[in-house]
Amino acid sequence: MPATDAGAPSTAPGTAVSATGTAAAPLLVVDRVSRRYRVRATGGSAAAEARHGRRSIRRRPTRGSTVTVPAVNELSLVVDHGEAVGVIGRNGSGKSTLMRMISGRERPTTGSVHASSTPVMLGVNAALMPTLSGEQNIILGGLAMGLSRQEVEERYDAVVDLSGLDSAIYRPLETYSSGMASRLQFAIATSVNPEILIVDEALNTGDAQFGDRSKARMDELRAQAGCVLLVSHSIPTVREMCTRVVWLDQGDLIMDGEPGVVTQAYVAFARALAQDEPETAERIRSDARRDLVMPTVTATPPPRRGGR
Ligand SMILES: Nc1ncnc2c1ncn2[C@@H]1O[C@H](COP(=O)(O)OP(=O)(O)OP(=O)(O)O)[C@@H](O)[C@H]1O
Repeated sequence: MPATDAGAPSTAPGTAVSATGTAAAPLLVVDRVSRRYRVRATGGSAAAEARHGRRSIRRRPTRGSTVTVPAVNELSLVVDHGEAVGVIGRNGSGKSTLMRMISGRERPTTGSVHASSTPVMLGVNAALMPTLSGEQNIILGGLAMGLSRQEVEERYDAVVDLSGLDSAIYRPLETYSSGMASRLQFAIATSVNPEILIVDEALNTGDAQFGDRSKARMDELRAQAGCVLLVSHSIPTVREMCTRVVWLDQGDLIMDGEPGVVTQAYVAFARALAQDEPETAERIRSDARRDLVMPTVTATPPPRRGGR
């Protein structure tokens, strides 16, 4: 797998990348990736709030004030063939930012992403055309993902079956419920058998019947030697579908391991926060983080041609 500096995932030939704890070449290596945003703010600072002991609404916004938001901090992750990795964490913990960097939609501020092939990201906002029918969106979506017209036609029935939309497939997308639209997106995105598939919340709006079908499709994708990253707030979905779970909080990787173990710790953490027990929550978080072993990524230069 090739190496690159910060930017879209590298998939071109070049330097090989290996990581601790992996047997074969991994499909995806995230190497000490960080993302910071510089954003305009209306002037309030945590320090000022602490000084005054309360929040206040400013009469006039402060001009030209900017703050840095650390969305993801020096995070490393290695994903192997056949893994379905659940990504969990409270709102604003950096899950979507990490997925955008893995898919190449966004550049890391520091660090690099290495992928064996271009990851396909399926999100609730993925581009479908609202005025076109489901049928037309399947054709356009397939062509946009690089399938030939013949391949689109060969896969058409399977996509419609997986979406479960029946005759609604002939109606404009803008008349679909959000659950129907996400089912169609999932069916289109998985029609290309991507080696690395990223699903960001899209499954949560489907009903129970679609949940079963999409789980079966995820299992198929994993069996085809690919891997899946699933971002979700639904702990049952993650437990059901994933072989491994990572927990992010405030941009940090907190835990990476068995779905049962990681989700149990996260649920205990979230419960402590909900019950206004910040010290308990912090203890759970720091205990989990102490046991975390981040992979070390090693770049091996390509063999020299014709060298002595
Ligand atoms: N384009 C952006 N500009 C500025 N800040 C951003 C941007 N995108 C994300 N952030 C900030 O980065 C942090 C992480 O956001 P992110 O969307 O990755 O979290 P998340 O874990 O996916 O949250 P959620 O569960 O609510 O979807 C948040 O503080 C967010 O405000």
